[in-house]
Amino acid sequence: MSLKSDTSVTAPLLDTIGSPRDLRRLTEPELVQVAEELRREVIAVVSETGGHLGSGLGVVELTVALHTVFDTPQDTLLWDVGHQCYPHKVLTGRRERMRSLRKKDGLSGFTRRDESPYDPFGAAHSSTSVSAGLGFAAARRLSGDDGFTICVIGDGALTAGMAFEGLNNAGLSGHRLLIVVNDNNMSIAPPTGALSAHLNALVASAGNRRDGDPVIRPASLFETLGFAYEGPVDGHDLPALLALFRRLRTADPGPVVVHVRTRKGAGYAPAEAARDRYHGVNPFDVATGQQRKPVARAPSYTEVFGKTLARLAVTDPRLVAITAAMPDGTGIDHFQRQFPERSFDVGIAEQHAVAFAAGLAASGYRPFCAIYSTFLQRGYDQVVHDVALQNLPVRFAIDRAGLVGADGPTHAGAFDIGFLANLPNFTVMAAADEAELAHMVRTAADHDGGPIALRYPRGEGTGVPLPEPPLVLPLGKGRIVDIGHTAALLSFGARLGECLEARALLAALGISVTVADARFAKPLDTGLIEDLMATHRLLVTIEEGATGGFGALVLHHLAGRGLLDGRCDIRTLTLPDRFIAQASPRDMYDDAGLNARQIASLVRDALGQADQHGTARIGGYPTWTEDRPVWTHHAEHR
Ligand SMILES: Cc1ncc(C[n+]2csc(CCOP(=O)(O)OP(=O)(O)O)c2C)c(N)n1
Ligand SMILES: CC(=O)[C@@H](O)[C@H](O)COP(=O)(O)O
Ligand SMILES: [Mg+2]
Repeated sequence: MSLKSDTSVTAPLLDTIGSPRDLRRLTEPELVQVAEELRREVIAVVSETGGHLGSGLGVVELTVALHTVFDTPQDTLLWDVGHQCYPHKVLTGRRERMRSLRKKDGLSGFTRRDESPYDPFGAAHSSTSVSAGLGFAAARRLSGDDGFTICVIGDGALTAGMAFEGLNNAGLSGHRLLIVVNDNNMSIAPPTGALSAHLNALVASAGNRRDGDPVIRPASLFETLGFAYEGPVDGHDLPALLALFRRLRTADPGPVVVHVRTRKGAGYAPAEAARDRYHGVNPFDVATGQQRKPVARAPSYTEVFGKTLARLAVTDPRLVAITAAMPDGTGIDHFQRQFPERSFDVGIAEQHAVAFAAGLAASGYRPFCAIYSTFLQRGYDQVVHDVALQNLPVRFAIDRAGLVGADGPTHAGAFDIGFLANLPNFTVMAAADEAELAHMVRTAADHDGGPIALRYPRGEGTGVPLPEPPLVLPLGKGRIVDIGHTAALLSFGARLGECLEARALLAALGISVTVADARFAKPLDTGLIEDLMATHRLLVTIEEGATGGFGALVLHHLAGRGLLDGRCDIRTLTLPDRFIAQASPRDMYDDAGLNARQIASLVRDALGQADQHGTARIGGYPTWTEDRPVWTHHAEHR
């Protein structure tokens, strides 16, 4: 395919497609042309917006075939993860809005129920489609509807326990359920595990049959589970796909798995040649495939984590690393290259990753389980039952803590502070910058006393010098970063920079602010908190997490000690109690009210309110600018 370097696309047939209904009146050669125009359109769009590309390119023909043969949206079509749904969006009435993809107020990068009737189920976390699809199919039976339910699930997504649970439940259900296994022999990284080998064996035996060898096909896992099995079929052969789906639609064979073989990045040479087959990309030049990467001023948190861990592992043979199919995203790739025998990519299987780490810890190893905050949610019972309850020293490296930007609310790391710090035995840390992160990796590596978590955000660090060597931090101790008089900002995590900016803004108003870094949500530095309360008129906690996290723990401690006596006012700044829509991280934090200006306004307003309420309530410190000793111990005030 030749592609122009400008991103205008001539698409005479695609221009006539307002909805899938328009596909159904086209001839097969015309549909082939639509597929080609669709592929070029998706490349053109993503070259401008960035986003998930390789997976969508691999399902262009599949998307055209499914929408042509099945009566969507009356028939239910579910895309697992949803990162491959850009061609689907173009064909289902959203073409005009494609350049708003993943932007503020724009189209989501995944399927969303509120975006289109053609998105019957929201996704972004993997491996939900079979269970949800079975739910749709069961509902159809209950209401006497004879439509089809179609789930498209990748070979990577199929490695999750949840997908197996769904297949186990669906195989004997008798429902009109079509599971399309989109097997491109890729996850984000190359796939691992026996399922991948099994799919490859099915493909290999089919190839041999075609060559005339008398090969007996191995029974597929899917047939063993009660499904009819069709395939493997070439997922880029549109006429073959159309014929197969038309036959299945008429034959109505009950639950059926269609094994479709595709190429990630298909039809765009730079994507097909990429190591990750262009899974997620920045805007790029269409002619060359060259991505426009912003110049990094500092290493990313992920890189600092991965490199620090790999360095520590040189002298500590008990350190092992686990990723759930995201070696590059989590920085485990650094460790993997140096210590392949001590690193484990377990597939998209967070529950398994956590219990697996627990087994390693129980055997005397020092496992680092590196999982994005949002995906750790899937392994929560394992965190509680297999790790915390048995007090096993699993180290949780929690990347993508806080708001992540273009992936939106499905990928926000919002809840882990609350859901980890409420567990007995756990230690929970958050890094204020990448130097702190290095210290925390070292602290966690050394910590054999029980489970320990360190959380840090997506993206570039602050550019601070990295410690050489990183130190073991005293457990449950925070640090004072800047001393002031009137209000204290107690930050847990990477909003520290915003707190320092807020401090500068408030200084210009004559308001003197202390900034402290809590480092630990558990154990809490209660001495620091009580000192801040005793020596300031206002204490504000700030965290990149939902309500019920660090601030709640601070309040719980103070209430338990009877220290909420009005002498020092307190505010807790958290993410609001709603999901925050996709935008740039900065805009998302603006929406959440957690940027410097908003922190400064809150401090100014809270102090103003306290003044209106009367000075007695605030311990007789009536003016914002009053100069008084800073570190008076609280006991002297009480
Ligand atoms: C629970 C969960 N863990 C991890 C991810 C990150 N993730 C998104 S897509 C993907 C790979 C999916 O591979 P596959 O299903 O084969 O689709 P392909 O990209 O190959 O088309 C991963 C690991 C996720 N979305 N959800
Ligand atoms: C679809 C999905 O879940 C991943 O591809 C995710 O978008 C990666 O996010 P990062 O870019 O933060 O690694
Ligand atoms: Mg795949």
